[in-house]
Amino acid sequence: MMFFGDLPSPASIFSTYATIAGSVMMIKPMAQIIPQQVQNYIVSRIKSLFGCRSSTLTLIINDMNGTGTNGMRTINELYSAFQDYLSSNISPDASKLKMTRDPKNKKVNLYLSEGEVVSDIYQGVELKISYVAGRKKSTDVEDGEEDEFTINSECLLLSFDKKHRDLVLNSYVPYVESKAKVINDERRILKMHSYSSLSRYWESVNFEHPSTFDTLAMNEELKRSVLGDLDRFIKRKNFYKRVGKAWKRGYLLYGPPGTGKSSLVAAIANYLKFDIYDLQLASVKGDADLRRMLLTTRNSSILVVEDIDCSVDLPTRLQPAPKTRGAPKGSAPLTLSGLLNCIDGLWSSCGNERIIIFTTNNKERLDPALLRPGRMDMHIYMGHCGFDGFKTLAANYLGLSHDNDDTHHLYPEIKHLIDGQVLTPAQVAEELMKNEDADAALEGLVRVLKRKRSETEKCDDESMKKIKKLVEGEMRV
Ligand SMILES: Nc1ncnc2c1ncn2[C@@H]1O[C@H](COP(=O)(O)OP(=O)(O)OP(=O)(O)O)[C@@H](O)[C@H]1O
Ligand SMILES: [Mg+2]
Repeated sequence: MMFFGDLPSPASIFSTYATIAGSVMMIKPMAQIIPQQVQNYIVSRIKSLFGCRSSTLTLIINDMNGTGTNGMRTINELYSAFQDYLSSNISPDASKLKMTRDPKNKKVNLYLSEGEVVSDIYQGVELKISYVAGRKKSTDVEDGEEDEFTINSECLLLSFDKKHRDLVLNSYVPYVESKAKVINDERRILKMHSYSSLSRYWESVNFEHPSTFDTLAMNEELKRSVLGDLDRFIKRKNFYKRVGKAWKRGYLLYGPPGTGKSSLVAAIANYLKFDIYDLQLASVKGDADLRRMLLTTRNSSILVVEDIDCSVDLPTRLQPAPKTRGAPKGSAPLTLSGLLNCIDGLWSSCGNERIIIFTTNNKERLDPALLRPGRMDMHIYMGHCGFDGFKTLAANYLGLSHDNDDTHHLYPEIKHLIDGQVLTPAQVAEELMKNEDADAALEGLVRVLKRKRSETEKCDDESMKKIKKLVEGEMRV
């Protein structure tokens, strides 16, 4: 929030003073045709002439924080809070509003737009909030390289009588934030953000993945422990503060393809109502780029790095860093230590309620620096489908009860066959989807399980024979 001691907009001041000077009819059209700089000049002259001191204080709430020489801009959460708060408070007389469709309850949401002013009364104090938008050019200097780009910026002007400054800052602003949180939680639409290196901004789409902990095929005990860990994390804001730890949590999900790692990420997002930031390491141009990306993510969000082992050839601390493709000349390429530093230090110290999730098919290929204790708080193995997982999938796809082990006469046989861990949840789901009739679908699954079993046993037999032959050969030698 910035302080702006004078009256809100030169155009309105111009009209005000012009009214004092005389002809309203003449001046209003003039305000529209006279260039801004001339308006500013005339206003300042008139003001000095009248020796007028405004009793109004205007606070500027920009949509982004800072635009330093390194182009680092972070989201101003206060701006979002005010916009959400105002969306439920817009005057029926408003003539220009921004409109979005809420895909959840199909309602339309209205937001303040250019030229609109909202009046609010808080503890008897009158406040006015207006919206201003603009574009400006900015230069990004990164490792000696200059890069020019355009910034779309928006801000809200909050005006009130100066004497209520303390009340507004200490009571009204927190009140708006808490109201916005309630409004937001009710109509929460999760977003999936992907970074565009062209606009240097996270572009977002609505996130509507149906996966939840109820639909996730997973060992029940493991599921409960993940849920418990998430609940503890959310509840323990004060605990983290007290022990001086950043309020963040890291999960490493590993296991073969099709075992539900991405589905678990979606289930966590849906459970916590957190946005997802999908970090594609291959498109990060260097440590500085990564820092910018992480600094522009919001609180209460999940940063996901999928397939960490193969998304980019991260050099370790000891190896020299190879040049990243597409990196600007002279820029430092992304390193593993850069990634870890960002996660451990900079990013975690300036955000709250952050979750980071790495996924991999090959845990053993990961750099030990990523695996050392304390780096990722929980390592979660997503494996082949067990009987618990099967029951969840059968409930989802065939509507069978999840509660008993003998819901269907084929369950005992499936329990025996599936415990050999031969199919992934994705393969089981595929079988169950082949037929709407539960009997036929389960019979199909039994056939596939038996076939897989005999293939595995045959494989084991052949391997044993080979080992035997080798051992016998060595003994002869
Ligand atoms: N544990 C699971 N519970 C429910 N459905 C699952 C599970 N695992 C896989 N599926 C089904 O299989 C599809 C693919 O699963 P998902 O993408 O989550 O696997 P993954 O482990 O992330 O695979 P990859 O390693 O290839 O990224 C999902 O859309 C879902 O339909
Ligand atoms: Mg995946």
